[in-house]
Amino acid sequence: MSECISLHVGQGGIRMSDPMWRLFCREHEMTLNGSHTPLLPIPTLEDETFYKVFEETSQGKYHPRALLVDLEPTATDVVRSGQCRDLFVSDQIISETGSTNNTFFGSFGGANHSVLEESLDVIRQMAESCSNLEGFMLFHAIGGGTGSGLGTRLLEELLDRFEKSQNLAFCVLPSPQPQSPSFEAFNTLLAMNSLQTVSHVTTLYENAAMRDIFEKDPYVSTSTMDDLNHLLTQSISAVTTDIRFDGNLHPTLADFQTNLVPYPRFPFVSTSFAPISSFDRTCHQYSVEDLILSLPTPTNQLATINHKTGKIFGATFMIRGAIVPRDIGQSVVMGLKKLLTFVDWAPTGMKFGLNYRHPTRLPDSPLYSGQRSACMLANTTGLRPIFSGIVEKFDEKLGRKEDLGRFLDDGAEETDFVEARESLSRLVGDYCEVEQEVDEEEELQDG
Ligand SMILES: Nc1nc2c(ncn2[C@@H]2O[C@H](COP(=O)(O)OP(=O)(O)OP(=O)(O)O)[C@@H](O)[C@H]2O)c(=O)[nH]1
Repeated sequence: MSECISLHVGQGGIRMSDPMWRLFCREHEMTLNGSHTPLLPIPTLEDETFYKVFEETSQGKYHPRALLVDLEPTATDVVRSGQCRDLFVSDQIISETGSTNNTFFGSFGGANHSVLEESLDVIRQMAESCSNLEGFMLFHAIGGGTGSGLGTRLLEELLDRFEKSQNLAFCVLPSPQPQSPSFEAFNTLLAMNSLQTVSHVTTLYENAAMRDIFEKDPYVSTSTMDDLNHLLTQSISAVTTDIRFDGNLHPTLADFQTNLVPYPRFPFVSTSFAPISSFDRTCHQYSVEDLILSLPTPTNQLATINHKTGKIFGATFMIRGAIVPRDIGQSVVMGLKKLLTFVDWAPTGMKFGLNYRHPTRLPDSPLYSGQRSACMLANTTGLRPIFSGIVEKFDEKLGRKEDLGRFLDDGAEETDFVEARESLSRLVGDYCEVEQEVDEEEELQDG
């Protein structure tokens, strides 16, 4: 048996934990007070996938293998009094009485060292109760200081302490708006630079892209942060189905890296999910082919990706629910090849995983779940506009000396920004080079 520990860091990461663990509980037949659904047999140690994400307490209840940590108590207080209040034990929730709007450096290092130490201590205890710790999943938003700084610092520390462990980060990027505060631009640049080094795989989500999806849905009039979190939850459930239910594509965290990341300096992937539609359309059942071929379209992409110019290093498709292997035939593969361009040296290319677990939805979710769902993770140069946007936003805000001063006060040095900017610009350059090479090869082949 092997286990995964989930880390929800900062307000965004903790707010995501509520729908996520409520959905996981439904999928694993658990009640929200930590009991197994009464009519079902109590899980035995042979139910390995159950124990992968849940742990038995000394009182015979079950709770998620998870840590929720923030440097101020708003989000943790909501969990402590919310629907999941009996699911987590008190040690799993750590918060300070500090302020919001921390900087990456304030959270990454010095100022909040006690929270870091406390978190590492709780993780150590959780790891000791694992028989074979596989690794960590990080859930965070990186516009704020805690999700960006403490989130990436934890990954760095854990790589050091658990050398064989793997990690998978679910990272929410802020919506780039002209009036957005400069500290968001600084935190994002620093966190992405750090993730490039400390994460094995990072799946990127953009609040703006997810909001666009809702706005284009004729059945949905508005989208709240809770709606975005329901969408994130559906996709996180799809991405982790094979880990939690022993599938064939990503049964371990290490398989994500093997299948998707050709070189460690390209750990970033995009997520697409289908169906995404409001609950009003329950009667429509999408075919497997419809679902898969809709994945590269903007209305199913949870971050803005340009698949027209982007070249793919590796892509995995996770199809779940009412499916049979012959549903993924030649027409699906040919259809995808028309929509996506792969680099010819990609060691893994396109991979499919089937899982017969039906998708599930929460009663308060505005989203439809249906009998089947499809999810694509793609490591693609189509992510380039996201990275160039981060660098541009940083350049635009650099003149805000006051905000920069807050970072310097928290221990940053100007070289930290220079290095982070250089490293992301280099990544943009690498993506460009790959795109040019593939285009030139295609032109040669076309004669
Ligand atoms: N998807 C989603 N994004 C969120 C949520 N809450 C905050 N965000 C985004 O997260 C970014 C701000 O980060 P937070 O997580 O609120 O802040 P933090 O990491 O706790 O950091 P500080 O409060 O600055 O210490 C902004 O871009 C928000 O749009 C949420 O519930 N869901």
